[in-house]
Amino acid sequence: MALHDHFYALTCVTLLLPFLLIVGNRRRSNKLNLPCAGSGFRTPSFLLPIVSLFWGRDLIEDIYNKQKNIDEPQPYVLPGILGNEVVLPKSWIPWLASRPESILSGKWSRLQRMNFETTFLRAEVVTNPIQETVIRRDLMANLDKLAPELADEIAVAVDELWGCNVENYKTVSLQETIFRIVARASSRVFAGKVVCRDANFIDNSIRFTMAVITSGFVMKVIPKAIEPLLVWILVSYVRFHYSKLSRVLEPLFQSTSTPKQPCVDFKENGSRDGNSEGETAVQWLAVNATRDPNIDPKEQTPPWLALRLMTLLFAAVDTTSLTSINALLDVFTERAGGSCVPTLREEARRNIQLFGGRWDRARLNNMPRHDSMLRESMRLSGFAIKILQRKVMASEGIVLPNGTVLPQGTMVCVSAWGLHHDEQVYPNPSEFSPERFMLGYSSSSEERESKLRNSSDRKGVLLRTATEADPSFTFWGLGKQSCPGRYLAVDLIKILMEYVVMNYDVVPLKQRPENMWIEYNYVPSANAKLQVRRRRT
Ligand code: HEM
Repeated sequence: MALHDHFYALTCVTLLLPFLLIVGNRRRSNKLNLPCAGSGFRTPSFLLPIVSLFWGRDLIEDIYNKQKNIDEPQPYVLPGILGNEVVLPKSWIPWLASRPESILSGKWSRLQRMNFETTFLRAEVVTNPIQETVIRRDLMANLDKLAPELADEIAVAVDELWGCNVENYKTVSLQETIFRIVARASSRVFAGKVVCRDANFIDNSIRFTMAVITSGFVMKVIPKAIEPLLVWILVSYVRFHYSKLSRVLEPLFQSTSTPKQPCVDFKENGSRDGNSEGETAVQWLAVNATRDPNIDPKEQTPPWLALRLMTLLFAAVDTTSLTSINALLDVFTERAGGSCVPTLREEARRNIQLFGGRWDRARLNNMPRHDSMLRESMRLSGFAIKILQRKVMASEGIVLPNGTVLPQGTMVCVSAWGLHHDEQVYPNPSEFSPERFMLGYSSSSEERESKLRNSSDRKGVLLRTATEADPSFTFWGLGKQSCPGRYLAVDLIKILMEYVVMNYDVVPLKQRPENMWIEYNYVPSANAKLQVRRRRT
């Protein structure tokens, strides 16, 4: 099934939704004594979740504007097809981000919204995500060693998918190619070179990701009466895709029969597939599973380790692909202020002079224009409209800063869309200003250029890197529960962008294809294409 087919499937489900929701009549009433978005919409409240599917932007903007325009901002209920959420005002972001997971949990909010316990085949993999230690500890410690691997894989994958013809332009679908390029680069660092060069594995990993997302979504909206049958069908579909992946992943982990011992054995320099490029998440996961003496022995077996590895790929591919597509569309659309491609190219050229083919932290830190451009694209075109989504875990509920009490189980969030498009926070918020996050953004371009030329520490000319999270930029969440994978994602996208500007001519788009609103998600059009031609060296 082509990648697009999943979107058609999703569209069909979407068209059926009004029927399913009404028939299902699930408990969606606003039991909280709080004002609700869309109160002025003249739509019966039980239909608001359906309204959110098509007019999500109006509903979330309605709340943000109301919160902005009153002295004592208050929470509002936002109706949605996956359930209602309480949207907190932007001034409460630091408070929200500093609540511990035991009180307000991002993980349980995700599980409730996406049904991962069912769709990820083994609930413990998501309810007890021990693999996240691997991201926070091993991935972070090895980021610099991974950069050359990312660069190598991106170069090979882009050449293959975009071609090397220097004569004629080729039209490439961003969805078809960028998902594959990102899946390959991510698989390279998670599972090694042999796995990432397996085209079937890459296709299946993308299908698996889509199947998990689509199934979780469908399960949320189906009426109780047909749930058992439909869940069985959907899980079988996910299992079908996963069975192909597990045949590749499980042999990477070699088990022994002795419990409580390291069950995984590797060749000196890599996993059993012959990967000699260095460590991957295969090794990290296996060692991680031997650290806790009380760990369940099944956690050291290939089926469990392989599924845990798959959750890493799952977290990485969809998010990083959508963000890369947005960045490419933002960069390669004609703008009144002129294109940022020449300046990105100039920065890349300087780095090639300085570092040659070497990719390390010094080089990645020396890309202020790429950082600023990417942060700006994430601000303007980021796909997550609601952010800092949390579930109230405390049995006594939680008292909000204005004294309102929310009972256990309530879902809360803030509006990333409102915040990132607020003219009081970002002047000219609907403009793509690739240098917005550079020092002296408001000063003249000559002044800025001279600062750039004279600065020995190029990071010093950047106000904020692409990975930095703060209360006015919540793309990665904020606080202890913020995204731990963002450092890898940003490295990957910067390397990809540099490779594209240095090696391809791209015909600028007269108009950027509009992103689509699907409830509270803002995703790049599945039909977005670019015309590319290999540059002569
Ligand atoms: C552009 C790409 C990415 C985006 C936009 C993104 C975004 C996010 C967001 C918004 C959160 C929730 C934060 C919160 O609620 O405060 C999150 C959590 C998470 N992300 Fe990412 N992410 C990306 C890439 C990655 C990658 C590459 C990995 C893995 C290597 C990863 C692993 C995770 C994990 C494990 C969590 C859960 C953290 C926790 O619950 O404590 N992400 N991500």
